[in-house]
Amino acid sequence: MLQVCIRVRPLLKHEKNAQWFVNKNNINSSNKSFTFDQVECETRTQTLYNKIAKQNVKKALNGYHTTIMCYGQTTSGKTFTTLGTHDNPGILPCALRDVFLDDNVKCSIQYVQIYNEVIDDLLDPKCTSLQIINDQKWGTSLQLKQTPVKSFDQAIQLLNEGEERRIYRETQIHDKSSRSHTIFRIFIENGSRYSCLNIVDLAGSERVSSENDINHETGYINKSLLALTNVINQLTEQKQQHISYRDSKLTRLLQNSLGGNSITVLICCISPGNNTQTLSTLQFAQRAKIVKNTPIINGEKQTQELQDQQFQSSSYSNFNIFTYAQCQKQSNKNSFQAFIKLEQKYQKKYCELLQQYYKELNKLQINEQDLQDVISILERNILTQLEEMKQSISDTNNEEQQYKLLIWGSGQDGRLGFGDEKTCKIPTEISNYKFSQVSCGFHHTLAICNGCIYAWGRGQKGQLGLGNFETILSPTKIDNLKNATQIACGWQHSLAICDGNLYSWGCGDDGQLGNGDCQSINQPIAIQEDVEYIYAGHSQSGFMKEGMLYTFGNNQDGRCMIDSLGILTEPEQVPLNDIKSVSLGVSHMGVVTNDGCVYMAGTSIDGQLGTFSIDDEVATWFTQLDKFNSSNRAQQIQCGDSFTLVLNTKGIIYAFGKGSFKRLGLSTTDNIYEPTPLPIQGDMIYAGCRHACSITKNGQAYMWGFNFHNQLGLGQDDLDQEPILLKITNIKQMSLGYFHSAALVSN
Ligand SMILES: Nc1ncnc2c1ncn2[C@@H]1O[C@H](COP(=O)(O)OP(=O)(O)OP(=O)(O)O)[C@@H](O)[C@H]1O
Repeated sequence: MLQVCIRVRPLLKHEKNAQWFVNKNNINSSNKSFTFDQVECETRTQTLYNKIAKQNVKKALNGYHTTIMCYGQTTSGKTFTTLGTHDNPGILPCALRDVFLDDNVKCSIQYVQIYNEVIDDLLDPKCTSLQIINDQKWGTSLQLKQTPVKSFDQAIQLLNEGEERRIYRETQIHDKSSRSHTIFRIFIENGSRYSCLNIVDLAGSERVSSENDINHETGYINKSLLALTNVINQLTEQKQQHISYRDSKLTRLLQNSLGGNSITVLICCISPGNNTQTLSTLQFAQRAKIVKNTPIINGEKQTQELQDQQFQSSSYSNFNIFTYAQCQKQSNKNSFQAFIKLEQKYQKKYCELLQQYYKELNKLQINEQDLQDVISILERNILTQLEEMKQSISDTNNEEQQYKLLIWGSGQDGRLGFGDEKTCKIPTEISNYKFSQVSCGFHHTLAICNGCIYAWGRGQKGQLGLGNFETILSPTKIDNLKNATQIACGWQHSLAICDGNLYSWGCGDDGQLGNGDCQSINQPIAIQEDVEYIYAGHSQSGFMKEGMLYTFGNNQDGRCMIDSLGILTEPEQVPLNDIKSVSLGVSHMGVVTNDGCVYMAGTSIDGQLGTFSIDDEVATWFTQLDKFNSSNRAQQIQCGDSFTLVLNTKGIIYAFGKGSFKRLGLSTTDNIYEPTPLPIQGDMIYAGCRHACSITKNGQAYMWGFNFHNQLGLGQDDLDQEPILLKITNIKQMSLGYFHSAALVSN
């Protein structure tokens, strides 16, 4: 809710009798009565500030956009409340005093006035007719530089300079009436949090008596105050879809403060001596206190408390309604966080599109009103389009697609799940199940069906997670794991994300379970919360959390991209950010960052890092490949046994590393020490132990490499193979193990 406070000033000399009387929280006239949470007759503004504004300034210092706005008829005391005097300082100097109490806070300001629907900078007379823009960080903003301010004294000096330029005029009833709305904006950066504190002194409404320039000015004041009243009314009407923020510069610039994500305090100033105008202010205040804002912290990861608060809020903006609805459906923490990210992405996209439109429209030099109308229509269209896009994404997120699972290669230890140990030379369906994901290890396989994880194959190291060390020949559900969203098989260990938490189980000899020791475990154990992606290598593991990559397990040669070599029994953070693709191989790993660069780590002796020359060390914990940069951007990386594949944004696949069994997809079996393009292109790539594949845009797969166990699924026994098209279509996902392979296929 907007916080609304009524400030009643004493009668002025020319006002004869009081017509409004205060009784605690009630204000009464002869025939009207109003009740508010806060009604103040206090003449010291500092006391008023301490009661109603101080705690909100503190919130601004903690990352909440905050607005304190004085509203009321002319001479009701708005400027007295906002600026005050030397002896009785107003809200603005009191707030500045509190902002500068904290030495860590970085601060800059803007001071502007809106006069006759034109916004001018009060700090620089050359900056006039300022444009309103949508700023990604600050929301609805001005095309105007912020002036850095280091101290309270400096801020007051700038305030006084601005006051010199502000337009005051003598009117019938006020010798110094402000004729413009002023907004003093304090931009606060406090560590990782940031916020904008707006202190607004509105011009007062006044009756029009004759037609001259001043009335033209009064007309503008009244028009923008009417727009403000309309916006407040629309925000309180339940069925109202469109809020006419664009009807005035004032409402447009205060958009975030009215029904948006700010904390807003409205101080309605009234005179006890004026009946009709005080009545209209009280009616406005009555309406305004129903308006709901949804304040959020800016700049820092949202706390659980805040997320819960948002989760329960029913007064969400369009974007938030979407998030809220999804969370109700999915009701788990992981999906809630995913949707928050999605929402931020949309808001960013929305601002970018609008800025683009503004630029184009400004070039056309059409008149101001037409420009506003066009922008208003465009904005609505964009919002509709975004709603549709969001719907389509939410649909795909909601309905986890289930596919046929085809599997082939060595059947030893039941790894194919057909109830026996026979080899399958061609892709063969596991009937009775549909799966949404599959992952192949050395001797075992995992797959997800309706959020449950099924396991089969060798269980000697506990890698099936079924509470024993037995071999299981058919898909068997792992009890107690629900809402699985990702699985990853290593050589003899397994990882999964369930309800957003990372579970690990199986062989722990090298610390790859990440639970602090080197024991093997035959049941899933939760080791991390709120994990976004997981990766399993031969004897090392990794996950993404809050956008950062963590690895653990065997790091004897730096293969975890961590500089302390040896066994890592607990997750360590990899020194890269902005990560796009990660793959853990047997003795090395690779990372692609969003700028298209590729970073490698681990053993380099066979060329698998793409940088090896005879004078180099045989291993390194961190190196970057020259081949990939802003003009040749990588998008995906896959690491197998001593070889690497990199896919660039143009679909070109590069291979390097060990060449035996033609695992590189080239005609040679020699080792290749630098990224070398393959004759085929792809949309996705997968590396197994010594075989690999690429998927084309239309869902077909080229397979190549070691085929001793028929893991290429070609129905032929050639030992090794250059890229060849597999005879299945509609492939949605693949996983290549050591001696077997699997594909999820739509009908
Ligand atoms: N709470 C108060 N206590 C004592 N005097 C007050 C109080 N509020 C206002 N006044 C006096 O009332 C007069 C008008 O106040 P002020 O200039 O703040 O009005 P305003 O609402 O800003 O008017 P306008 O909209 O015309 O600019 C001033 O002389 C001011 O000193």
